[in-house]
Amino acid sequence: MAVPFPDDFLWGAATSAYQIEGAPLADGAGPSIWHRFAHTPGRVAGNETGDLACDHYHRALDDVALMAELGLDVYRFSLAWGRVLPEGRGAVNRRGLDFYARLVDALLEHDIQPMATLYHWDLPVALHERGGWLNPDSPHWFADYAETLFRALGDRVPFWITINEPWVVTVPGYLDGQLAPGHRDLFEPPRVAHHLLLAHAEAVAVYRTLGRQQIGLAVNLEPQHPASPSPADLEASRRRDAFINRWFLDALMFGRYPEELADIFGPAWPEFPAKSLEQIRCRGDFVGVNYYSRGLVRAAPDVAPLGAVRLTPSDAELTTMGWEVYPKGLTETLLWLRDRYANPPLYITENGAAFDDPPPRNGRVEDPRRVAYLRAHIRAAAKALEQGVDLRGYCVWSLFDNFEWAEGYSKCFGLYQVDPSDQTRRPKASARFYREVMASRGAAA
Ligand SMILES: OC[C@@H]1[C@@H](O)[C@H](O)[C@@H](O)c2[nH]c(CCc3ccccc3)c[n+]21
Repeated sequence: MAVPFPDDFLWGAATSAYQIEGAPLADGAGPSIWHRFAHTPGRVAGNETGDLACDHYHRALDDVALMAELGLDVYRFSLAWGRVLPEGRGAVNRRGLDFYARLVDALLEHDIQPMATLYHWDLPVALHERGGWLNPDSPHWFADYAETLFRALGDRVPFWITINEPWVVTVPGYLDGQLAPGHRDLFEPPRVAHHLLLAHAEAVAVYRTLGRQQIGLAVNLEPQHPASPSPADLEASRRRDAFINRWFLDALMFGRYPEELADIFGPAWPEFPAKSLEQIRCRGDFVGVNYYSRGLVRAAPDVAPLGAVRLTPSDAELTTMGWEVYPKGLTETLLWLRDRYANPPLYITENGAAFDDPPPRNGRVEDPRRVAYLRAHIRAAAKALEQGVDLRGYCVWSLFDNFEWAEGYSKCFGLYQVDPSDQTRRPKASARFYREVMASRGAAA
C-alpha cells in the first residue's frame, strides 16, 4: 500500500487490567466491581471470571519481551485502581504500585512507549459501596487516584488515558445492566455520565500541574446509518448518534450536552448546573478512538428509551460478537471527528475483531479473517490520514485472547492465542501480519 503513515506513527496493541492480569486480590489489592460481578452467578457466560485470565500479573516481564519481539512502538494497558488504592482512596498499596512501575520500566527498556489507562471499568468495591460513580464525590476520588499515579509514574509514562469508554461505563453499567455494576435504571445514567466527565476534567486539571506529556479520553464511536430513508429511521439514527457518539465529546469539546439527550431520558434528565458544564469543558491533548463497527438503525417507538433498534444486516460479514465488519465506518468516524471538533490529535486506541480461531497446528494459529479485518481497517485509517486527519497511532484490540467481560473467554480478539491449560502464548497469523505492518511502517497493510 502507498504509505501515508509517517515514520513517527505509533503502532501498538491494547489490553486492560481485569481482562489479562488475573490475581485480582494478590499482594494487598482490593476487589473491584468486576471481581464481584464475575463472581455473581449468571452475570458472565459460563460463570467465568478474571481470577486467572492470562496470568499477566505473574508473567508481565515475559509478556513485555513478547511485545518487543512483535515490534510494538506503544503498548496500551490499564492500571487496576484497587491494586494501587485497595480502598479506592487513602493508603497506597506499594506492592500494587510496584507492579506497574516494573511493567513501565520493562516497556521503556524495550523501547516501547507506555500508554496507561487509569480506569478501564474496575472500580474498587469500597467506593462502589459509597455510591460509586453516583456519588458526587466520585470525581474527587478519581482525581486523587490519578494524582497518585501521576506522581509515581508521570515522568515515565508519555501517554495517559483517564477513562476508557465512559459511555460503556454508563449504559451497559447503569442503564441495561449488562456490565458491572449491573444496574438497570433510567435516572442513574445521566448522573453517572456527568460524574465521569467531571472526573476526567478534574484529573486533566491535576495533570496540568504535574505532567508535561499527553492526556486524553478514550471513547467508543460507532457511525449510525438509517436502515431506510424514512424520516422515522433518519430521526432514530440521529438520536442514536447523539446517544453514542456526541453525548461525551460534545460535553468535553463544547461544554454542552446534545439536546437529544433530554428527549431520550425525558424526566430522568436533570438540569445540570452551568458551572459544572463549564468545568467539564476540557479538550485534553488527544482523543482516543475505539472503533469496531457501525450501527444500522431502525425506528422502534416501543423500545425505550431510544425508540430505535440496531439491526444486524443479513448480507454482511459479522464477527462472533455479531458486529458487522465495516471498515468504511472507521474512515467516516475519523473524518467526522476532524470536522466536528476542529481536527483534534487522534489515536485509535482500540480496533479489532473476535472470530472463532482454530486450535494451533504445529504451533501456528491461522486466523485469516482477523488478518483481513485488520488490513481493511488500517487501510481505512490511511484514507483518513490522506484527508488531513491528525491521526498519530493505532492500537489493535487485543494483544492476547482475554476475558471478554460478560462473554467470558468465548470471544477471542487476540493477536496471540493463550492456552488455558498452561498460559502459553501462541502467535496467530494476524500477529505475523501485524509485525510486517509495523516493520514496514504501514506499507505491508
Ligand atoms: O469488546 C471488545 C473490547 C473490550 O474487550 C474492551 O475492554 C473495551 O474497551 C471495548 N469497547 C468496545 C466497543 C464498545 C462496546 C463495549 C462493550 C459492549 C459493546 C460495545 C469493544 N471493546
